[in-house]
Amino acid sequence: MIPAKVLIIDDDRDVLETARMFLKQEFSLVHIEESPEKIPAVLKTTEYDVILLDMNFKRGVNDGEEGFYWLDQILKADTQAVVILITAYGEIDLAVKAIKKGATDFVLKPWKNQKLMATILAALQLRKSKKEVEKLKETQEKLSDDINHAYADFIGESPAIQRVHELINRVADADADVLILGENGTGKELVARAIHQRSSRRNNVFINVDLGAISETLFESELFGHVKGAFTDARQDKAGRFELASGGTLFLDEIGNLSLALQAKLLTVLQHRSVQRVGSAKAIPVDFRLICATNMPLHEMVFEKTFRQDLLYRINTVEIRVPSLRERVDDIPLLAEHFLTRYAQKYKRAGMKIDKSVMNKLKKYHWPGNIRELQHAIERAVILNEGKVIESPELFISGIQHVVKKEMLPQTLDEMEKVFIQQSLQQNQGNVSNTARALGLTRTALYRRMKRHGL
Ligand SMILES: Nc1ncnc2c1ncn2[C@@H]1O[C@H](COP(=O)(O)OP(=O)(O)OP(=O)(O)O)[C@@H](O)[C@H]1O
Repeated sequence: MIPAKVLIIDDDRDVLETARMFLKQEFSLVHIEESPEKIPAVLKTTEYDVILLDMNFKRGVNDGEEGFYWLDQILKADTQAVVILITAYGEIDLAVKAIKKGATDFVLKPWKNQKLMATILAALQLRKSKKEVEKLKETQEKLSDDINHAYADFIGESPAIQRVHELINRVADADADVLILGENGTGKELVARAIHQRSSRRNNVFINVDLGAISETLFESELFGHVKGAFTDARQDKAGRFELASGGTLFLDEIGNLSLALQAKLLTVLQHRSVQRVGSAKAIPVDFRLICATNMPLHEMVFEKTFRQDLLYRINTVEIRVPSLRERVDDIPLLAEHFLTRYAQKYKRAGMKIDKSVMNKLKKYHWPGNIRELQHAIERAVILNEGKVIESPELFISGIQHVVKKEMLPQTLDEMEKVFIQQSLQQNQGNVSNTARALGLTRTALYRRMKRHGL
């Protein structure tokens, strides 16, 4: 027995009864109705998977107008409805017109049971696909709602962040490519999402690609997609992220980490606005708004020949520099309170407060990890603090110095180098040029080491 609900509407009682007798053996529910006027009430109580609808109900009338009317009503009641029209010989034109208006198929009266069965089974497949697509769309909407919610709070009133706000508003609708620069954890992804949310592409996808996390070997198949058989693991066709982003926004994070070879490949896509899936020669046009971000100094890298100048000019139509937390100290209390509320709620520790003297210390700390570090610090303090008022700054800023002193004394030369670089960066308030100078390295050499140590 196939778990499907079938509704048949026809004014010929004999046709109805015969169809029901036969279909009842195959489908879990078969409902018959002589009068089309009952359709609205019937559809209100049950959701049918397949509906068979006669075209003409009044004797002597065969213009199909009634059928069209009821087809329209059914599709209004359930936009995913799958309707098979019942037509007589000589009414093929009507059937074709009905399909244009949204019917799925038609059967000719008198039908052969096998033919009827095959038509209904095909219609059921379509219904299943329609339902799956609907569900996927809902899941996608729910997921993007969740993500947008998580990125909805853009806290900050300092002049530095207000300038960023103004720029976001100015560029959002322009569809121009944007390059976002700023240290780690300053909120670059938040800015990218805000631009997308305020652009005309807001109802389309926002595809995020962390270029720092994609290996050279996977780059092409991840970004360009592949066709079945292109390589051993390519068991089916797969669209790449460029294709998926079409219609929406493509956010390329950590673009400064891209090797020169991959920079050339990226540039080709941006110039042609089309991609070829690995293993295929077909060019697929892609239309996305490009937003890139990095914590690396791309302009200096161009000078040092580690980043292509033509690529930089291609991606930086508008540049937005997101200030570090040190440059917006006035926002620290606002952000701290914001995260405190969030985590107090999450860990069910209502009424928590940060002592004034602690807040002053938070404002003086230099936050090398910026807002992300502040966020994690508050989360840790909410979990570890015993009373309602957080009075110990160590709970927040146990930071690197503390960890290095006590628990994680470096064991190897490599670890020692990492700690040394971390400390120098801290002493130089995250300024790479000064740190490089202090360590007697070139900036490139320091960047290479920072990358190796994941700093
Ligand atoms: N203005 C802000 N208001 C509230 N939360 C913020 C703000 N800016 C950043 N955050 C939060 O800080 C965290 C880090 O932000 P985000 O991931 O956007 O930084 P990023 O600069 O892209 O970091 P990375 O360079 O490491 O990729 C996120 O959880 C984000 O929600």
